[in-house]
Amino acid sequence: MLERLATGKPIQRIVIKVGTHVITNKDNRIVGTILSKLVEQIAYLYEHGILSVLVSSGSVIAGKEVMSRGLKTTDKITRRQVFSAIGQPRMMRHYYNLFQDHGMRCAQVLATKRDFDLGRHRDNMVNCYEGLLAEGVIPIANEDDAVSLSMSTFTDNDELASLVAELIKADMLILLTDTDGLYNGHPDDLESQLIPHLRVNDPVEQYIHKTNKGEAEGRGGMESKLRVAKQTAKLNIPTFIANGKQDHVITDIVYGKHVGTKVTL
Ligand SMILES: Nc1ncnc2c1ncn2[C@@H]1O[C@H](COP(=O)(O)OP(=O)(O)O)[C@@H](O)[C@H]1O
Ligand SMILES: N[C@@H](CCC(=O)OP(=O)(O)O)C(=O)O
Repeated sequence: MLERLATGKPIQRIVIKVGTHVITNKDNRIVGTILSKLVEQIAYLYEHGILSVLVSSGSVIAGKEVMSRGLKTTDKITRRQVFSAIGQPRMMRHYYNLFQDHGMRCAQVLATKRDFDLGRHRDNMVNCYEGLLAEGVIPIANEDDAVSLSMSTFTDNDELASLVAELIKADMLILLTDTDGLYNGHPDDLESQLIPHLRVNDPVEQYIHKTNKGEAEGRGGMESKLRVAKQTAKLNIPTFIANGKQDHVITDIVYGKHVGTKVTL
């Protein structure tokens, strides 16, 4: 049965964020079958009256994959701009074809932090998302890395996903990563246990281990993921951190099965 909100209202809108590590293998290559499974679940939910917004990372790694001989420039900012500008249409080609296989349409919405400034910028974003959702089109969001000013980027796409969830008044935010959720120790440590549920004031930050990411492997980390999850939950939007490589993970969460770490008020 579909999970209902605390108010008893059925779930109608969700935001799903997919991290770089979810959609790549250990050789940093995009895995088509994973994208396909994610889209299949979004299509299933659509058939059952639930609209999704997908926030997908991956443009930088997708661009790097194409430019396998490397770039002439060593400047970090230029490299990110070039890789993402090349990789973003590749990501969209995957998604466009996959949604089309389900008879669905998707659209690209790239944003910079300024687009969420209160006032006409934010209103314009609301307009765009509401316009797409009203047409039954699945918005696929990402930071516009090619033109984002490096001093004012989102912390990462977890932050973008949270802002979108707030913007469209989502009933739920799902942050998909490459671990099953938040553990009370290092996720590779056999002693560590998954924390199934936490509340915004639970002091769990101590459990987070810093991870070193290579170029193009995404910007986030569990620290920012947890911060974003708590901030979003404070807005009364239940937020889940779960494993995007696990089969049926999105539909399991929406149907109230106990997967991942649920963060609530
Ligand atoms: N306590 C913890 N529980 C779960 N994962 C953790 C923890 N501490 C650090 N991590 C690390 O956080 C990583 C996921 O965050 P991140 O790299 O930002 O993913 P993404 O690219 O999906 O945004 C995992 O690969 C894991 O190694
Ligand atoms: N906007 C970048 C991803 C930035 C980011 O937050 O990455 P991740 O931590 O893997 O979600 C891209 O498309 O490659």
